[in-house]
Amino acid sequence: MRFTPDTPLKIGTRGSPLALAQAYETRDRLMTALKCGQDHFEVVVIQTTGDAVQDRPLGEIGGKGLFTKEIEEALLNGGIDIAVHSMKDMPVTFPAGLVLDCFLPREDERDAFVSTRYKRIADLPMGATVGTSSLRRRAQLLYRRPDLNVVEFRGNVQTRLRKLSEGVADATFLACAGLNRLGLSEHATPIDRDDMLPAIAQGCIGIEQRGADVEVGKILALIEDKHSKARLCAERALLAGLDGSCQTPIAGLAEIEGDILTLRGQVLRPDGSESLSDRRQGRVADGAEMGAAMAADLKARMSSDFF
Ligand SMILES: NCc1[nH]cc(CCC(=O)O)c1CC(=O)O
Repeated sequence: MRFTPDTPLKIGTRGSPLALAQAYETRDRLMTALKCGQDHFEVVVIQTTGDAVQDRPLGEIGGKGLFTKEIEEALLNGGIDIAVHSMKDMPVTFPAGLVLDCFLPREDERDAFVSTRYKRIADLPMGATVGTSSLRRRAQLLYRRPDLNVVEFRGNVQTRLRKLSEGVADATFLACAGLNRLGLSEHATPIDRDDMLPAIAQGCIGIEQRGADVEVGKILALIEDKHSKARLCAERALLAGLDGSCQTPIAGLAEIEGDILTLRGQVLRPDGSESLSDRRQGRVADGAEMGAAMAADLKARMSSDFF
């Protein structure tokens, strides 16, 4: 192996506490698989445009690529050997020369209701204020509860929890996965997927590499999770088929039992005035076709002014 304490495998990541936790989880899995020490790896923190701009809603500055551009550049120019991502934040297309097909065992994919005063959505009084920067969560909440006052809540997981404790909102919504990875699940109640369908790929860590780097490809194959891969394959085919952009509230979740994959999908108007859902089952191997077919059906049901 070309990776040694003198020439460690460089793991690129964003600098938020959650991103770092994901990078260290990846490093630890690689250490176990390769039976080598921590000194064979170096975690390289890369600041992205999305991290730098804190004062404007993300939708205004651009699409999902905001959190990945600088990291992918480092991968392409050899500054890092692999990049660790939250798959939820990844666009469906990515630069030529890069490959993203290694997925780790998935954390809890559900959303969590977080509040110091209430236990669940149904407990929120009329007109309560909820904070979220997610278009999907906003649309899903307003669809069920048009009375809620939804306010913009940006920043990393810790920042949002601080805003909540300062009383800026009565409740907020965060991914269970992030809270679990950070050990911050206090005051958090997981929400059933039937009440809030998660974002596509929520809870899943993906590892990107240079397609031409055969040695890294072999190393990553040691830690990949086949179940995660099959689920992501179906969910991301749905996303790709819907031309998902930051402006479109889309939810989707694939689950596997035995040889059967169940795929759920939902699209909403941003103001929550309309929601379209679909659910279908098929063979695990047909996940990508199911995702694409579901996207086509949902699109056909949406009126032209939907997005
Ligand atoms: N958009 C930010 C983001 N990207 C991934 C996660 C959580 C971890 C995950 O879904 O893997 C979060 C925070 C959140 O939604 O609570």
